[in-house]
Amino acid sequence: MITRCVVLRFLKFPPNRNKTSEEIFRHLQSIVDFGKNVMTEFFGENYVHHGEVVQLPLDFVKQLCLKIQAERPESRCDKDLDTLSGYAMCLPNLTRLHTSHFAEHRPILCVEIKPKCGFIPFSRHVTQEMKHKVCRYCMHQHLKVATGKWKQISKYCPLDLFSGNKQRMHFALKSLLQEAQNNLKIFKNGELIYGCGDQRDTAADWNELACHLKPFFYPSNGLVGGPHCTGTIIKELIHVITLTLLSSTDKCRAGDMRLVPSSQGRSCCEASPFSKELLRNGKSHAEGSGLPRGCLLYKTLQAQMLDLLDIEGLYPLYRRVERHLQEFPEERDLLQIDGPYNEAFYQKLRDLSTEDDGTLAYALTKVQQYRVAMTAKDCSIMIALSPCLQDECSDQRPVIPASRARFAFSVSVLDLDLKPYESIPHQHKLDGKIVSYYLKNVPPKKEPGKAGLLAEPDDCTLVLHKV
Ligand SMILES: O=P(O)(O)O[C@@H]1[C@@H](OP(=O)(O)O)[C@H](OP(=O)(O)O)[C@H](O)[C@H](OP(=O)(O)O)[C@H]1OP(=O)(O)O
Ligand SMILES: Nc1ncnc2c1ncn2[C@@H]1O[C@H](COP(=O)(O)OP(=O)(O)OP(=O)(O)O)[C@@H](O)[C@H]1O
Repeated sequence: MITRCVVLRFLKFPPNRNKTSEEIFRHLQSIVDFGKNVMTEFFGENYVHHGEVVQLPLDFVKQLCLKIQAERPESRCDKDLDTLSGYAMCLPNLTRLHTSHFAEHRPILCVEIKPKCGFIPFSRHVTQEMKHKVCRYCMHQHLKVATGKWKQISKYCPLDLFSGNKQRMHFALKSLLQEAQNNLKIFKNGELIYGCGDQRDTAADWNELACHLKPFFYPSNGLVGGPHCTGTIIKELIHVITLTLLSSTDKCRAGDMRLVPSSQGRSCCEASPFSKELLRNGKSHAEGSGLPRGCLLYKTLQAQMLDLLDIEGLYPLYRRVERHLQEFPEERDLLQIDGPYNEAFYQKLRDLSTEDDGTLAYALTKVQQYRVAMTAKDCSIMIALSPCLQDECSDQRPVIPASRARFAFSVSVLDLDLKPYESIPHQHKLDGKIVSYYLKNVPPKKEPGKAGLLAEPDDCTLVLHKV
């Protein structure tokens, strides 16, 4: 008997939001269509798993929901799972290596990263200079800590991860391992072993994590325990994740549609501690940077950059569409606001002009591109790694080498549901909040080379003044 390891995804709604089974089915089908007809074009077939809608026996759904209810994080329980329609999305379990047929019984390590927005807005509509210097993630960290979502500011900066520069990527990944928040999870054989947003002691976590990882990276032992061993194993993990993130395993139509020249916008965020760290260690940016075109990070960044105008430039266009819909509500379907997400929908997304001719069509295209960009800014990347024996490694299968092991791997993208049209006013408000909180509460950084470097607390330079 062949058993398939799959993931079932149910819709969730605020309590008492009654939807008919037909509505649930159509909603799920539109998520599948969007993945299949739109996101696959941007990311490529190998990276996207759009899944399919399945109908399940209601008894099974009820029992399943009872079983998992206790496992659901409290913060997610403001919404109820739909248990009445019997419809769900069926997806491959991406914490398992799906490309391998012979390694089914091997242990599998899976790293999930939610990288967030990897570029600084280049739009001329941006009104706050700070938005051209500090990325949204780094600014948002301060608001999140102030509102109690997280306890401390992360050193992770998405621009480091998306830089394609191995040193910067290592720094970004190490920062994620130090402060995972909701940006990093690690699974072993499908079970979460690291990261889920709790606030445990990171040093203890790293030792525990290293114990889990040791058999993967040092299969024939040879490493004694202790903090040195932990550090070595974590370094190996970071090295392997970097290589998988830079690997190219797909081609896609939109890959040829280079959106924005990489020279546009800054490639470094002023809030990233990376440059500071490097200077402190006496190192410089020696290694080349830039992402290979076929890798998933590159494709993610290109889709994110469909946000050509920034929310500040986009919001007036949203208002234009909104005014039209208020006058002609019956045109919502015609304008494909909620789908169908078909070839025609995708083709319209390819128009990258930023010259506003005052038309509804222009506004609508920019709104839809923005929604796709927001989706790409909130998606996650899953990397599955499976140890691979010497004789199993063939030329057709990509393999990542570590010091004492080799890994077969797969890279996928998940959570590609199109962000709702209705969330745009919220985005606009949140953007204002993030920037104004940052401007009010974070003192401006001193420029390096001026007072900045000598003003470090551990600096002991004695400055003599003429008398
Ligand atoms: O706005 P952001 O950047 O805070 O992103 C939200 C995420 O917060 P994060 O910053 O990643 O901690 C947020 O993540 P959490 O649920 O807080 O883990 C959601 O992904 C949210 O999407 P949706 O509204 O549930 O579809 C995300 O909202 P969207 O902005 O993508 O709609
Ligand atoms: N196909 C999959 N294979 C393995 N794990 C998955 C898969 N899809 C989702 N997950 C896991 O479930 C988590 C939640 O998935 P996702 O964000 O898609 O759900 P959601 O319905 O949007 O819920 P939420 O609103 O809580 O984010 C992911 O972060 C990932 O850890």
